[in-house]
Amino acid sequence: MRTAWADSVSNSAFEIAVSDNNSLPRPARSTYVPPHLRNRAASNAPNLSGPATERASFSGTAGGSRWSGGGTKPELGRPGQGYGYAGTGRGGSGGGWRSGGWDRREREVNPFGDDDEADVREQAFSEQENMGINFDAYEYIPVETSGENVPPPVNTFAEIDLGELLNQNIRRCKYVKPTPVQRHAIPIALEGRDLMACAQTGSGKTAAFCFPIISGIMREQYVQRPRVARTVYPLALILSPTRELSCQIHEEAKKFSYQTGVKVVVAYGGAPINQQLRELERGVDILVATPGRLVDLLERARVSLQMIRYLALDEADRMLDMGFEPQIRKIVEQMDMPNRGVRQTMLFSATFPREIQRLASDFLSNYIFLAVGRVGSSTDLIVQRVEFVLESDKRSHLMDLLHAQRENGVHGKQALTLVFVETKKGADSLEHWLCINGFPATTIHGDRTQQERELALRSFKSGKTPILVATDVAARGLDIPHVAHVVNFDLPNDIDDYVHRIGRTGRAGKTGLATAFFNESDLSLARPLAELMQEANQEVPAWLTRYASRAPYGGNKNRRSGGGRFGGRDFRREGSFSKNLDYYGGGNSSSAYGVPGNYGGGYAPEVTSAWD
Ligand SMILES: Nc1ncnc2c1ncn2[C@@H]1O[C@H](COP(=O)(O)OP(=O)(O)OP(=O)(O)O)[C@@H](O)[C@H]1O
Repeated sequence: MRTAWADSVSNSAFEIAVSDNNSLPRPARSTYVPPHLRNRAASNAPNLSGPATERASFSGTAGGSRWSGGGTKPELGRPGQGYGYAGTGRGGSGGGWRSGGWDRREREVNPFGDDDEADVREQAFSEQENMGINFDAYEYIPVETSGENVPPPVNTFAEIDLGELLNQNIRRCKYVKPTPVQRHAIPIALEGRDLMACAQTGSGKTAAFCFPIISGIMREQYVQRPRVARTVYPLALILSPTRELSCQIHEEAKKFSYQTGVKVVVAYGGAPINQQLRELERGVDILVATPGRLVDLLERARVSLQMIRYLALDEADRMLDMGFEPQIRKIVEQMDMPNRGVRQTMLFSATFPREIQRLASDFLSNYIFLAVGRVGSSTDLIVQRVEFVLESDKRSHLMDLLHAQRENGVHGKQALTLVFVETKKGADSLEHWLCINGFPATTIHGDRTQQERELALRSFKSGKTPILVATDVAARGLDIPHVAHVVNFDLPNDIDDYVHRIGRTGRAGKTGLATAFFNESDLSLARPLAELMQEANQEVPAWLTRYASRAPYGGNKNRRSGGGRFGGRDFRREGSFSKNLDYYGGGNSSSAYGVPGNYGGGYAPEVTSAWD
């Protein structure tokens, strides 16, 4: 059953709940003022009073309501286990919100460009547009959860007590109702549980981890942080593998936290560190960072992780693969970050090979595994085509595609094309060739300066250069509107990389097209590619099926243990068929994967693919 955000809770009910929040008696507090708020007029900071140390107020009774407060286990200090305020959790009557009293709010640039706040406050949920997002596309998405005491999903944002200021920003973003991953992940995260979440590209994972973090920090109300000269103590850390993705998460998180008093700062390599240090010194609640720059800041003792309550790894499988794992271990295990079980850890990706799941479990405590959609698979919203193209014909073939696209105008004026190649040199040379042949193109790869990378991305996004030739640096996470076509000029070695690459189109319910050039150098990808396409209900060319039947199973360097498709199940449950499944429109206790008797490409749940 589809329920709009607006449908389940009437405006008036919601407003009453909000005003109840405001009238809740607040605990008496002393007069601690956080360092970044000192020297400000007292009248500007009505809610600054807080206990000398709020750590104690975090200590709810273990296992109790997250609003229960008054607990007696100060060592827990975990979000989700009581914040020292009375309230009822979901339903909008919880108290303890940071009410936006920080005068920092007044200096914030409005990222939405809607300056009439009253309008946003009064906007009825039902009056919002959904920006053309096709929510029907998500209606029957299969969902698998495992772990102890999994909190139930919600259908609407109104059912979740995120706080009115955050709700206002959600309205401003024109998010009418939560996407499937948000429906499940947000309640889990708000309960303070650790989470390993897999959901398809473009399905709203960023908000799924940002909302609970921002909401949690809003509740925490001026936690006292150590005062050490020039060292800052963020409460949340969000790590991502690329500079551009960190910037994007920062932009998103700034929108979500606008006027909440929660300060988000980004730190990434290739950009001047001094500027980032200055920004950090102005105060930071949520630090979004790439691992290399963070290690630098930690070694300079400019950032301490001692107060981290929330750790989120976006593109978590990439963060834990062989390239990044040592740095992540250093950050999480060898610096001053609170241990797992004390901090809350959330891992998100569209792909999660089981070998990486196993590694990731080192960072998690009693976690919930959530898989929304066929994990590691692509969304059906992307039409996938594979064409057999000899190496020597690739350029002319690309040219044909681009000409046809231009002539047909199929994707409209603003359509952008993202072309993936394997090497940096290959990217430069293809870009040059496209430009001299009348196709405005730019390129992004690791040999370009950060300034050049950012310029290229801006120029692509604006449509000035509607073709971007990229290496895998642009494969993950980037949310660029109007990418109508992704071309895998060179296929990657790893099927998961293919999934992320094509996921740059067909986002947030919109459709997209992905074309891959395949030849005999891609044989190891034949089976996983054919299987993936079949799972996503795509037409698999007969020649690819023939290659697939001859080829050994390859295409994923991380799937060392072989076996199940795409690491798409909780590795803790391997060999077990007992599942806790549901699907949209079907209630909470379905026994099948969305379409009864079907697992994606037509396999009954207990029947494994011929290629397993
Ligand atoms: N509830 C919602 N309603 C409408 N749009 C949404 C909602 N949640 C997220 N979006 C939009 O969907 C798009 C994709 O979201 P996001 O970038 O978080 O996807 P993702 O799952 O992280 O993708 P990837 O796996 O590629 O990183 C964004 O433009 C975002 O603003």
